[in-house]
Amino acid sequence: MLRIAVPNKGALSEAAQTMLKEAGYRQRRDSKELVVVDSENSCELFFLRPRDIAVYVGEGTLDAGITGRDMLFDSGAPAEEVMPLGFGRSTFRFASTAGAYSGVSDLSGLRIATSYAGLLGKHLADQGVDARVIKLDGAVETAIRLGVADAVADVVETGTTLRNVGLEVFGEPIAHSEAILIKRAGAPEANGFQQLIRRLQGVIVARDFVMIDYDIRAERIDEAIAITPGMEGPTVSPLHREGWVAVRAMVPRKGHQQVMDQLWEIGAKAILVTAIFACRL
Ligand SMILES: Nc1ncnc2c1ncn2[C@@H]1O[C@H](COP(=O)(O)OP(=O)(O)OP(=O)(O)O)[C@@H](O)[C@H]1O
Ligand SMILES: O=P(O)(O)OC[C@H]1O[C@H](OP(=O)(O)OP(=O)(O)O)[C@H](O)[C@@H]1O
Ligand SMILES: [Mg+2]
Repeated sequence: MLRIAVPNKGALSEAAQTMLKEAGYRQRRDSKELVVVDSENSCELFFLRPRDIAVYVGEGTLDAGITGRDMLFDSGAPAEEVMPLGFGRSTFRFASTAGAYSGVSDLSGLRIATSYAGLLGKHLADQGVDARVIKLDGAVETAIRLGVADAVADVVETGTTLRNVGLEVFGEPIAHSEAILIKRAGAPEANGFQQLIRRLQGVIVARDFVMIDYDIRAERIDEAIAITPGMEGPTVSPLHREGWVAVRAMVPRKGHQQVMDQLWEIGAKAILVTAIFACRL
């Protein structure tokens, strides 16, 4: 049985469970269920705190896990990124009162509050800055107002939380993060791990691509193929109409309307776009 760790709470939890559902794995019935045995797919799903997932996977207790890239770095656990999953995107940044500091080099000797002490500590060491790291569990943005820290280092997505407490980011982003699939560093892949990767890749492709079908005059097929090259070349079939062919190709979901416009311009007819429900490429 493949043992997979899934975030049980927080920003990644719902999207991770949706992705696994679309990949055909069993769902848990309610949020109090911490282990789900999915015998049809020969796997067990363990619902754990995202922060702990890299630790379990790094120890080799679990074969695979979904967590944030920032959390993997922060843990220092011997686990490695296998693939990005395209959700839970965030940046990890310094923030303080407007205009107080302009970069990490201004922070020498100061106090920085964070719930990512490992990640921040490594960054400060890389930058040769000696500052005091104040480790908090969450809501770190309030630490400045309460006089516990001079700056914070935290996850920023929309920036709403910072704005609400009157703080501004400064300096370069410390890290860019998104949800990732991890396994134990250097360990051989467990049975079923490749199948999990293929299924997750299938979900990502099904989300990012649509299928386009259209009819075009045979003499314009080269122009049409340049617009819709497909993954490995489009399918071109004869049409029951002299001088015409039917074309089928995958195109990126983003921009598919422009592709339809371009096809229309070169005389394509009956242009249909349909969603891809599932795929293996
Ligand atoms: N607002 C957000 N938008 C997108 N991703 C986020 C957001 N907040 C956190 N993340 C990402 O989600 C992952 C887990 O963060 P999350 O907030 O769920 O954990 P946590 O802060 O340890 O837990 P909790 O908030 O329950 O104490 C991290 O990789 C982080 O980058
Ligand atoms: O830029 P924004 O879109 O506002 O998102 C960023 C906020 O989201 C996370 O908080 P979370 O809800 O996880 O609470 P926490 O601070 O207790 O972890 C993160 O720690 C920031 O506070
Ligand atoms: Mg959080």
